[in-house]
Amino acid sequence: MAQAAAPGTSPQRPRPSYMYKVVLLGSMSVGKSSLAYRYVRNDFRELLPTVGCAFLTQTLDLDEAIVKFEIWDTAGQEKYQSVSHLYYRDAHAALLVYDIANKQTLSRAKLWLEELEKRFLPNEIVIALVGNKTDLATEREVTTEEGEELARTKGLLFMETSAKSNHQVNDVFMAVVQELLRREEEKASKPSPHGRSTVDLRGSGERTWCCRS
Ligand SMILES: Nc1nc2c(ncn2[C@@H]2O[C@H](COP(=O)(O)OP(=O)(O)OP(=O)(O)O)[C@@H](O)[C@H]2O)c(=O)[nH]1
Repeated sequence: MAQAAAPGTSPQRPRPSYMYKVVLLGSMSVGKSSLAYRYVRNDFRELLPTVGCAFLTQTLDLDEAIVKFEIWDTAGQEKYQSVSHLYYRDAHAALLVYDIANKQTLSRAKLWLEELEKRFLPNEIVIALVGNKTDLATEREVTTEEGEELARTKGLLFMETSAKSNHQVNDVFMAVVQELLRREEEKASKPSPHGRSTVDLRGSGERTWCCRS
């Protein structure tokens, strides 16, 4: 495990620092950019089209660790799919996003899941299934139970969100970080030569968008 423990700022005890790459995957217009934007900027914009890939960072100062998320927001357009592996390569976590008001997007999320299952070892990456746009309740095409069932059978985290109304957006990222930290603890108790994580943080909380049209 490549854990670089850096001193934290807590007066009580030093805390480890971790950097995690989190990638957002899913069909076009399911709200990947909106979730990232809501999480990092706590804002919502009607138009956030992604060209190729955009990324931003968020640093969390938690009791147990300092965590820097590198959030990679990929474009859902078909034309970018042949290069998508370049974006999720080396990811520690993936959010598989679908739109609860568009059933086809859940099918696409299942295909993403198959692809990740081929590219990563079991438990190498934390995967969260995210049903976005819960504010569109009257247009719902995917029940909560369908999402839950898929997540349960595949061992994924699951949450429904609305980037628009800020429903459970923070909670998704917190669930992911808690699972990543739980796995760090597990790895620490039985070291493996294949474990990955972590780079020394001590950096700024810079938030960068790139490649955005
Ligand atoms: N009602 C509602 N609309 C949303 C929500 N999240 C995103 N949208 C809208 O859905 C559209 C697409 O949002 P994006 O965040 O650009 O979706 P994306 O998945 O990043 O799309 P690509 O970059 O094309 O892959 C925009 O019009 C958003 O305003 C939500 O929670 N509720």
